[in-house]
Amino acid sequence: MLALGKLLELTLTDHEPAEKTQVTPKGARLRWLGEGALEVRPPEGDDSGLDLLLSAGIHGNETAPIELLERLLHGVANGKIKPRARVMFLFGNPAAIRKGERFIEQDINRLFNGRHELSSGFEALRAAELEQFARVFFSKPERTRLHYDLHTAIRGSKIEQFALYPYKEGRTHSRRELARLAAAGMEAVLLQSKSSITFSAFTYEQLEAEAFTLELGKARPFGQNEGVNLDKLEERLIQIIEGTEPETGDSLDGLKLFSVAREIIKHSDSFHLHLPADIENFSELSKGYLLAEDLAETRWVVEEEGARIIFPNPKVKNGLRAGILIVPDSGQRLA
Ligand SMILES: O=C(O)CCC(=O)N[C@@H](CCC(=O)O)C(=O)O
Ligand SMILES: [Zn+2]
Repeated sequence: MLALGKLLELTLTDHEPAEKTQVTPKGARLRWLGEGALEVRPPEGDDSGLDLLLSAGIHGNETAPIELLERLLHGVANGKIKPRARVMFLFGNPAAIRKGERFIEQDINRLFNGRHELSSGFEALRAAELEQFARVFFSKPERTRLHYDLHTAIRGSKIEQFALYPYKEGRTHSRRELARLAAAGMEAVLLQSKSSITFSAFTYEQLEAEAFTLELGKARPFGQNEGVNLDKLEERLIQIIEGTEPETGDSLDGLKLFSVAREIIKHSDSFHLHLPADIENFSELSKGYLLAEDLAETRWVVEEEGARIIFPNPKVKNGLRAGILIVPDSGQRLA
């Protein structure tokens, strides 16, 4: 296989390839752009007009999506996958991936949309670099822009695979993109209702891409991901890359929709989350339940009908979200 097909190996060993550009026997061009970043260009004349950014390893211990991107890139490099889209493969936090940790100094997925400028250190620099990779990749006019940022979650989940759809004032969530996600095996989508500081929020809000965070199961070390079934997603991504995707139509095919009721923000070291340590994502919480307390007698009490919790994490830094309270959404505002 072409040396550049081994982007993960290059990234894990912190190696810069001697040859920065290579061409597959089928005429696709692979170009190493920097640590953990590689662009695939389809052969001349085969281009479908789609620019697809696939990122994983924004959190270094979320290995199933990294392994998925590795399989896709191997497929391109050995000619089994024939790209008709321009694709960028990005491993988000190489130093954290090498250590098998979520992050080194701070959560990189809270440093986008300008936040890295207010911070310093390793992850802040990398977030700026990731924004620049994405900005350059999505700079070509009149092309379709799509970004999937692939993750796995800290805890188990009542709904195993789901997407988070960022928000931008004046932009409507696309029913067609949701149908595509359902076909890719996603069981639920959380429709965000305010601007955010994650990687997918950056490409959605600033680069006009359709962009999603995909949560694909529980985070495990490399080689221990047999419990995470990515077959449907992998099949769909290959179809998107090859330009052979079947029409999805408008049917959301049993896809559950949720919207954010409230983000639980941890303000101080006195923050206390009243949930069992092993609670699963999408667990229901009844009205009146005292969810969290913080200093100055701040109390988070569930007021919403049908409320559920995702990503509860009392260990986050002060000022960051320690959980999201979500409610079912009717999908009435979809375009
Ligand atoms: O399991 C958890 O608590 C976090 C899993 C994770 O990394 N989720 C992403 C979601 C990003 C988004 O809100 O779009 C994150 O927290 O960064
Ligand atoms: Zn993650």
